[in-house]
Order: sequence, then C-alpha cells, then structure tokens
Amino acid sequence: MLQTQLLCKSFGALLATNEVTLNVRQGTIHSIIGPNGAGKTTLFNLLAGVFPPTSGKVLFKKEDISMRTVHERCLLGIGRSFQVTSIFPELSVAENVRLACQTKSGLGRSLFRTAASNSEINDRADAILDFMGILALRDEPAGTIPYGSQRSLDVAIAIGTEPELLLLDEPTSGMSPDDTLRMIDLIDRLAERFTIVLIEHHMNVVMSISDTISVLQGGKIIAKGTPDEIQNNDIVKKAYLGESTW
Ligand SMILES: Nc1ncnc2c1ncn2[C@@H]1O[C@H](COP(=O)(O)OP(=O)(O)OP(=O)(O)O)[C@@H](O)[C@H]1O
Repeated sequence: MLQTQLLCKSFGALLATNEVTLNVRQGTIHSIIGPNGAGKTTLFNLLAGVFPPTSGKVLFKKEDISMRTVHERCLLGIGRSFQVTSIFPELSVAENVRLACQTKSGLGRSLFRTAASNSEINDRADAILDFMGILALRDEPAGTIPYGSQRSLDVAIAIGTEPELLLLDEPTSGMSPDDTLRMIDLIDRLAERFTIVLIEHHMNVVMSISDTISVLQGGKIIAKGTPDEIQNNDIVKKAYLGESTW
C-alpha cells in the first residue's frame, strides 16, 4: 500500500534519512523503531508530507506522492497522529474530532451545511470517541483532559479524516504504563480497520502487535523482519546497547 524507494533527506551535511526502502503491505502493522536520533521523526515527516525528500520516492497505492502536501495526502487517505499533540485546546474533545471528520467530507468549507449532515458528523465523531475510550470526555475542553487521553484524542482526530493508512508517531510517548497498555490494545484493534505505520522508540511496545518491524539507525534501515527475527537480531541488539528501552 505504501512504499518508499531509496528515500533520502539531508539537513545541510547531515543525511537524516539514508536510502530508506520500505514496503508496507495492506492490512498490516508495520513498525519503524530505532534508538534516539535514528531518524524516525524525519522519516515520519517524509511519509506524512511535512517536507519533500531530497531524493527518492514515496508511493501510495502505486502513485508517486513524494511532492504531495500533508493536506493532499490526507485527502488521498493517509491519516496521521503527531508525537506533539495537535489538538485545539480551547475546543471541546468532540469538536476536535468533528473538525477532522469535516476535513474529508468538505463540510468544513461549505456554507450550506444541513442538519442531517451535521448530525451524521456528530454521530461519527461520537463513535470514534467511544472506540478510543474517551466518549465520557466529549464536552470537556480538549486542553484540560489528562495527557493519556489527549494522546487518544490525537489518534481519534487522525481516524476522523477517514484514512486507509494511519501513521502513528510514538503514540505512547510520555504515557503511564497503564495508559501505554491501553494504547497498545487500541492500536491492535485499529489494525482490523486500517493499515498502520507505527513509529516507536520503545522496542517492547511494538513486539506484541507488529506484523513487520524495520529498524533505523543513523538514518538507514539496519534490519527488517518479524518481531521474533528482530528480537534475535545481533545488529539490532548492538544498536540498542546501553539503552534501557529494549
Ligand atoms: N530540521 C532539522 N534540521 C537539522 N537537523 C535535523 C532536523 N531534524 C532532525 N535533524 C537531525 O536529524 C537526525 C535524526 O533526527 P530525528 O528527529 O529524525 O530522529 P529520531 O529517531 O526521531 O530521534 P528521537 O527518538 O530522539 O526523537 C538527528 O541527528 C537530528 O539532530
């Protein structure tokens, strides 16, 4: 569904993404992990369209989307959550998701919204909040809900754009162990409906839910395989040596 071909991104002399070739198959969870500074966020931004590659290509359903903007990729069916939460803190939890739902339907730009369409969007937003376990918080200002719930709202916003492919950037970062377990379970359930690319720092988060894992170090893919293959890979063990995240 999503492929990259020899993808490169330079910042001055630094090659933050170095000839990354990925093949994310439809209906799978493909995790991209790596130690600090490995280039995970840069790769995520290249997939999401935050900036274009220096060279190489990003293909979505065989179409070259390398130069497409974030918004264009969203309309094509690529949704993403952010490591830094992207919510509107003054708006209610439900309003945040409704806005995302309108991005795709075009109602956000229409002066002629019908009551029926609005109620459809309300119902959809509520269903997403229910799925993410935060429906009880629907009328709270989004900026006031607990951090773990804000991360769930982030994912809810991404789902609201009706993606086929969901890009998740460290969805458990900064979460308590309990919230982390809840988020892992949710990602597992999301995989029944979406193809997922999960960017993660913590190896243990991805082990139980991933179909495929690609390991980044110094901007390069140093290993690819199933969780079992990755866990037993000596090059990967060495890359994570000294980190407490194995
Ligand atoms: N906008 C930028 N300008 C210059 N250098 C950058 C920029 N963004 C990232 N880098 C550099 O690119 C390299 C990869 O950074 P990146 O943030 O992608 O890694 P990461 O794996 O996400 O790290 P972490 O897990 O610590 O967030 C780092 O050396 C970083 O300093």
